[in-house]
Amino acid sequence: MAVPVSQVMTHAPTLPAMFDAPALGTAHGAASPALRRPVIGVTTQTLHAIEGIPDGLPESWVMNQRYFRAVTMVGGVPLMIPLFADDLATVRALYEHLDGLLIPGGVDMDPVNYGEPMRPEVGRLDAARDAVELQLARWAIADGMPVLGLCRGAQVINVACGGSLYQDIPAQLGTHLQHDCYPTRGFTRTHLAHPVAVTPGSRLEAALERSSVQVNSMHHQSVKTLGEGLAITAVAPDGVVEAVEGTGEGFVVGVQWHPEVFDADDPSSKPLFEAFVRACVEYSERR
Ligand SMILES: N[C@@H](CCC(=O)NCCCC(=O)O)C(=O)O
Repeated sequence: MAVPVSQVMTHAPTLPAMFDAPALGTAHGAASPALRRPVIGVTTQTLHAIEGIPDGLPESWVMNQRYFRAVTMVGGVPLMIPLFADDLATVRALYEHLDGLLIPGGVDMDPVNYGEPMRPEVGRLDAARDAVELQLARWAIADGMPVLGLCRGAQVINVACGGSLYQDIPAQLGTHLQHDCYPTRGFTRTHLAHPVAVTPGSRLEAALERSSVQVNSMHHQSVKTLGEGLAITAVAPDGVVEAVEGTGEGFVVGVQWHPEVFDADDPSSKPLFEAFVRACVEYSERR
């Protein structure tokens, strides 16, 4: 369910050209049909899944503002998805209003979701988020609704398609390339950790218009076995999977880096969100 631009323009003064306000009707002709901005579901995280949250705070669902701002930067309308893992009928009712799904970064997935016992290196978990994101990803992929996964989101796409994860890159892969460049380890979120090689002919290459890009990196897990219907479309110099995408018609793209933290002029950022929102517009017009 897209939102008429005419109802929201006062709150979104710098929309991209594709969402320009429709011309007003004149004495000589009728008004152009209103262009519509796609509604993009953005999943959330259980507040207390985050380290250091005081017990006294109420149970809450939260998400980093950057993800919502990235969506509005390219003309989308973000809709926060509450984690009603115990009420998937309500999640489904929300899903019916969406033109696209953005799955952000966050805590580790419980390995039970890909049928493995948990290693000691696995960090904090969020069972409600796992359940809701996996369900939403499966619905969206089945329906051809565009999905963009960022970091954990890319991992969710892979697991939703039946794939598995390395639970800890340092312990299981022994690479010397650092992927866990978190702010808690003294890195800025925009720290460019390493290059990635993008697969020629992939959706990702078409979006970024380049075959190599420098990326930031804030993760310790990565794709192990690839999910069904997915292809690997970017790798780090040490072979760690940096992006996956659907091999079918629908836009299903997951990247292991964090484009949302960059300003619009970064080559790994805005073009990806633009390609996603274009796919969401097309999807909303088709259904
Ligand atoms: N836990 C997974 C996914 C990592 C991830 O999504 N990191 C982003 C954290 C949120 C943030 O600080 O912005 C892994 O470690 O691989």
